[in-house]
Amino acid sequence: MKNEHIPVAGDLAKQAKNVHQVPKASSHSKEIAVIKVPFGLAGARNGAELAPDELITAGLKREILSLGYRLNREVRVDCPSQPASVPARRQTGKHLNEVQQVSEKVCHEVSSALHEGVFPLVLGGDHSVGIGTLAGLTAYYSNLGVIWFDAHADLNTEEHSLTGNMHGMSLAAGLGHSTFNLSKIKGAGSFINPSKLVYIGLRDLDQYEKEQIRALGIRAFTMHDIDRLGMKQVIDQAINIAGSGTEGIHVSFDMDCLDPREAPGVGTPVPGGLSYREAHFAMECLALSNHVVSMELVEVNPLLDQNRHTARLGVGLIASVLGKTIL
Ligand SMILES: NC(=[NH2+])NCCC[C@H](N)C(=O)O
Ligand SMILES: [Mn+2]
Ligand SMILES: [Mn+2]
Repeated sequence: MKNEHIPVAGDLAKQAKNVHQVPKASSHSKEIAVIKVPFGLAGARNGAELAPDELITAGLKREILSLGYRLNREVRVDCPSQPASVPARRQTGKHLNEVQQVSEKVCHEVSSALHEGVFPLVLGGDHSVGIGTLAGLTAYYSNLGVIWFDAHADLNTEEHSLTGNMHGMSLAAGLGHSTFNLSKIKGAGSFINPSKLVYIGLRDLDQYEKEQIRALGIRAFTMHDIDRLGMKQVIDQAINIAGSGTEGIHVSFDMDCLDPREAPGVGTPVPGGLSYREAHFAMECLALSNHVVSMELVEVNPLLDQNRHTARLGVGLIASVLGKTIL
């Protein structure tokens, strides 16, 4: 069974602190591959390409090591910073060729890490980086759960997008609903299952995306649901949906799920988002679930940040997923 070799976030930290026995504990040491993807051409504005270095400067490696993980490797995916040509028509997705190139490299890095029993931690970049991450994950897992933290649904297709920005199309690619999708990426596996996908934090959807969420029956916890149910109910249900009957949960974390007062350094801020504690609590519950098999953190924009606040918050949230506790 693949599962026996899957590194699960939180395990090592918990073992070290002897908190409780871990159900899926593997005999392998807990190793992390930090996969930096400095790509920002598919976002709404420049700057996301600076985020991987900013997260490192904000203390990411120190946090990882102090939780008792080993940094197996730190890879920097070579990304185009200037478009090779004038952006294509909106209808084809701007910088499609660049997104495809980057996706193939990210796919390779993520699936190599998984095959070696190493936990992939992907640092974007804008959220189009998530296409390559999903490609690499599906190369290894055939039955994956996904929790997508985001103000946005990222379900647009080349035809339906109002902006042509491909960071708003990552999940359409992952589900196979856009022309550019996982099947176009060398090494990718099959599409993700919409019934094992859960959104948390939605509050800015295009009309087409609303229709898609309903048509596909995707479980979406909007900000309204978080207000009504509280984060505990929401994250418990999300873990249940994405985690039961799957080989594990991939956490895709778009920093704009947070309220812009907490995370000002993002390219597409939307008021009314998650609070600091709601986000941390969700990450802590994910760590306790022992189901998380990979994580990506995207859309930090250092050019728009204030005193590295958003980057530091991102590092803290990664630490929480990896098992950092208050006490
Ligand atoms: N990953 C993101 N921040 N996506 C924002 C997408 C915004 C808008 N729905 C669009 O398609 O352009
Ligand atoms: Mn997003
Ligand atoms: Mn977003």
